[in-house]
Amino acid sequence: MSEPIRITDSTLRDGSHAMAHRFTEEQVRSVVHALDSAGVEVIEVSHGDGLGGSSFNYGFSLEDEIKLIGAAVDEAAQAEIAVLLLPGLGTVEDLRHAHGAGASVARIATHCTEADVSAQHFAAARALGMETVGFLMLSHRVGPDELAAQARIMVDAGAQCVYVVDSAGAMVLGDAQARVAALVKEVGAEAQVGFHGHQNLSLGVANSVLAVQNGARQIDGALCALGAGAGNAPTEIVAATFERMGITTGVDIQGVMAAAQDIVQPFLPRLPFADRSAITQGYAGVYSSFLLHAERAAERYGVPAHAILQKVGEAGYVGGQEDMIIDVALQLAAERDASPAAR
Ligand SMILES: CC[C@H](O)CC(=O)C(=O)O
Ligand SMILES: [Mn+2]
Repeated sequence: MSEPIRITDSTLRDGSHAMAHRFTEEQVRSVVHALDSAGVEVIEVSHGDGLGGSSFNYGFSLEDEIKLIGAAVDEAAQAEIAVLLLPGLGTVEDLRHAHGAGASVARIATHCTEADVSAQHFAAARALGMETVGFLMLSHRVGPDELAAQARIMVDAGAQCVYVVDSAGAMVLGDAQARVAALVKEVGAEAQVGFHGHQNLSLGVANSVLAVQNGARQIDGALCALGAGAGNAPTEIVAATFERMGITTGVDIQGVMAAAQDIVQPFLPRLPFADRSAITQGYAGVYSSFLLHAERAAERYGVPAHAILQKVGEAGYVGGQEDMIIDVALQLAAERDASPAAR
């Protein structure tokens, strides 16, 4: 039997992208109750883009997120409630409010080459007595050694775990393996390493298994895969797969399967699915959270969402550049209108 690993469920944070940030308090309470009863140790609750994400650029939340965090804390008998924070979007003040509402795990997320912007937030989280996790987003964009150097910056700043984050669901097996191994080598003596997978190329679960086999100790999932793009590695499948492999998670498989099917599935606007747009995100390395933005621009300007996402991937846009999706759609519409077939 190998060392136990910890599953963090992100249905109520990454899933917020897929829900267009429309979670209700009742949904939050029922999901937390089910996950907590099934023994999931950490449950992440925030706007999809983290604390302070509710805005014109990213999409407004239906409910105030501090209220939702408080409701989650209220429902959880044993689970810790985690929050995500992207420095620049969320502030130290937001973190204090979340901590005041009972959140105890701070997950600080930066682009994979910008770990240095997280130092102040790790210091604040540690001063509040929160557990700290670093999140290196779009980790496929840099090689293992460069990523490990960024993880080192986060650990030196106070991160107790650093995640390889496959935001685009672009990693194909060895990619995840090599990055996790490099982080374990660099920071493994002082911190844990985690992995956060997306299903755009349907490899989120396989990549999570490889991550654990290469030393990762924390793995993310979401019920019914509810997350950006084609969704996250499904918590219920990750937990069942790990149990079959003799990897202890402390999660009750029947409990998480019931949570997925009976609690989450009934309120889903659509099941996360690897359609042409989501596959393009994995193939072209595009942020999973760009999916709904691209679909809206596609509808508005009459161009295909997958074509927008392909161009966004070629341009290498990162989180925070959601407005460029409109530019790309306008460019495609102009090209279409200028083509001989349109005349
Ligand atoms: C925009 C934040 C993002 O959704 C964080 C995350 O889950 C990822 O990069 O995959
Ligand atoms: Mn994600």
